[in-house]
Amino acid sequence: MAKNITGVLLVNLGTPDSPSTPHVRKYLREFLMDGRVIDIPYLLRAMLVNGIIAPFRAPKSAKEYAKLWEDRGSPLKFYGLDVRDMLQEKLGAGYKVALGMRYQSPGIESALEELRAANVSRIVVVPLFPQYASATTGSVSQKVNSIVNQWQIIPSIAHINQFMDHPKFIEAFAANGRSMMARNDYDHVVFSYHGVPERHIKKGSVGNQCQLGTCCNAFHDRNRYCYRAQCFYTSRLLAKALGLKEDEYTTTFQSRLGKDPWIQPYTDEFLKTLPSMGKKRVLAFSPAFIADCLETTLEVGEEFKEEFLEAGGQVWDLVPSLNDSPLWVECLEDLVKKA
Ligand SMILES: C=CC1=C(C)c2cc3[nH]c(cc4nc(cc5[nH]c(cc1n2)c(C)c5CCC(=O)O)C(CCC(=O)O)=C4C)c(C)c3C=C
Ligand SMILES: [Fe+2]
Ligand SMILES: [Fe+2]
Repeated sequence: MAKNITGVLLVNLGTPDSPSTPHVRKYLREFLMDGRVIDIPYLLRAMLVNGIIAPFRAPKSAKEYAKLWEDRGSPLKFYGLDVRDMLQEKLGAGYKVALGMRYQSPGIESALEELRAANVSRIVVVPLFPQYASATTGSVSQKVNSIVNQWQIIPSIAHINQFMDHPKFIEAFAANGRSMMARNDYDHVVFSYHGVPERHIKKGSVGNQCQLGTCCNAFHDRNRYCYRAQCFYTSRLLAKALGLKEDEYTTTFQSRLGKDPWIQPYTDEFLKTLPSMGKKRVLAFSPAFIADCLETTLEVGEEFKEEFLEAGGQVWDLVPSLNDSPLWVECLEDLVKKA
């Protein structure tokens, strides 16, 4: 009897091959030349990225990556490989799981080749971003389609494009938060998500309904792919799982790049207002990331902590990301089996 194997393609953003300046520059170039990330005309983007951002940012970012680097390399990559193996073990022989990075290595192309070599009958693509953004999930889907479109046989493909409300995703983060809360008293929780330029949200707004204000507090069929609304929704679910009241937590956005307005409130500005409101002990979550990376460990865990303490705060702790949490792997198993 013919054996049907389902291919599973896990895709994360990507990371430099090493924390050296040339590798970081190469990574930044590939990443920021993606028209879904910096959405301006090609020539302008090439001038901005190759002439300004990559040369000036690479040495600075390389120093940050060096602090993040472990014996096994970049956490985003080694946890990706661990989770790939754990998921393969759980799913068993009817599935072939591969990991690809949108930028740098291992690439999406080689991961798809692994699946093709295993003669998979269908592919489930799982971009490892809980909330949908054109710059991340959208870019992964576009890249996968562009590669597979060259194949003689195009298998059926299911794209998972968000899991920001999956009960096991929420519970895995809540469990990490609860173990911090059991050891320490906090007077406020900050859910800090990676930001995107406001323009990106406006471009994807159905019927131009998103005003980037309180409209994103409700979640419904017309804004189901609004990244900002999805982030607020994840926060509400996490707050419920943690038993937080509305005034005990805030959703904010970090990592802005350039001069254009990005979605607000900005984490770095908001955190400075907390001590004067009597909130000096903060627990921070980074629920837009499923593994520790530069944006969590260093930006939220170290830079924001320093700024918070300077502004009069006393405690700023970061909840570890999902990394190789068994509950997170169960979430992936469920997503794949239902796809
Ligand atoms: C969570 C999803 C992410 C969105 C949305 C996103 C958008 C986005 N990012 C940049 C610019 C940079 N991001 C950088 C790092 C980075 N970004 C994400 C995720 C999202 N980005 C991750 C997981 C990482 C960390 C990778 C790692 O190796 O640890 C960087 C590089 C780091 C630096 O130099 O500071 C840049 C630059 C833009 C412009 C953007 C726009 C939509
Ligand atoms: Fe980013
Ligand atoms: Fe919105």
